[in-house]
Amino acid sequence: MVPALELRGVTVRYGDVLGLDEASVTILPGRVCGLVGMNGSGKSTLFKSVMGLVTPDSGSVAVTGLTPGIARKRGVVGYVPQSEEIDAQFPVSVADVVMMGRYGRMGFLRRPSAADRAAVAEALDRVELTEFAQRQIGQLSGGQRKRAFVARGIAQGADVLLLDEPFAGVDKRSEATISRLLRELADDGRTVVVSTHDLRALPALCDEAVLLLRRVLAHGDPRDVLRPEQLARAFGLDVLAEED
Ligand SMILES: Nc1ncnc2c1ncn2[C@@H]1O[C@H](COP(=O)(O)OP(=O)(O)OP(=O)(O)O)[C@@H](O)[C@H]1O
Repeated sequence: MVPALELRGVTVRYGDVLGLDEASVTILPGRVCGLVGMNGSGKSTLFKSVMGLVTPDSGSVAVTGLTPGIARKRGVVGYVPQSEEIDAQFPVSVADVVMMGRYGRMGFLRRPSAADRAAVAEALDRVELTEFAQRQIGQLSGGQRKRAFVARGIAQGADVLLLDEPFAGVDKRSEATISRLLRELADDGRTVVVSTHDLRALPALCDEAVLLLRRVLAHGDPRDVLRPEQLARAFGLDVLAEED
């Protein structure tokens, strides 16, 4: 089986700052994987390297066996970022935002086909935003807006979906809707990688977890990965353990 994601010894430097340090991780299709680590541990850098938005100084990244750049161009990988302040200011409707997920499939003129419209309607339905389809994106709550961006990823039909903190600052309904959706997507054979600070929710949400501190400290069953001694290493509470 071709892995959905395969990072081998990925190191990313921003000048003198290390974003990722020989990070290696393989994730198979149909899994929900939680990405856990303190601020600055490299979660966003890992996502950006999978999207081809940063180029590793060394190591390799493959997305369903493709290079990140090709995977992104083909719409194989989708990214739901932490926040999209700019989009929130744009005078675009919720349906327009979700339609952006279809742009990669459209011709130069970006004229939506019946199939594009159907995909948008289905994605809106799945995130329970059908009634808000024509509302301006800036007039949604934070949780609803997040669901709109998740819908854009669904409409895109990406095999690998990366979600950066989808639960940060969202209401209970959005949290429940997004959690249910991630499971449905994995059941459809897609792969979901989700960064989150909500450690309590991880075992119910994820099939596996990756604990990151610029390198991969642990990867496996969420209950094993989130053992107190592992968390102490990842969150810098035990300096000695980090130096091994
Ligand atoms: N564009 C950049 N220029 C310089 N340093 C950067 C840049 N982006 C990230 N870094 C640094 O790389 C390291 C990893 O950052 P990254 O944003 O990947 O962490 P993160 O785990 O996503 O953090 P958070 O939980 O706060 O979002 C940090 O030390 C950060 O300061």
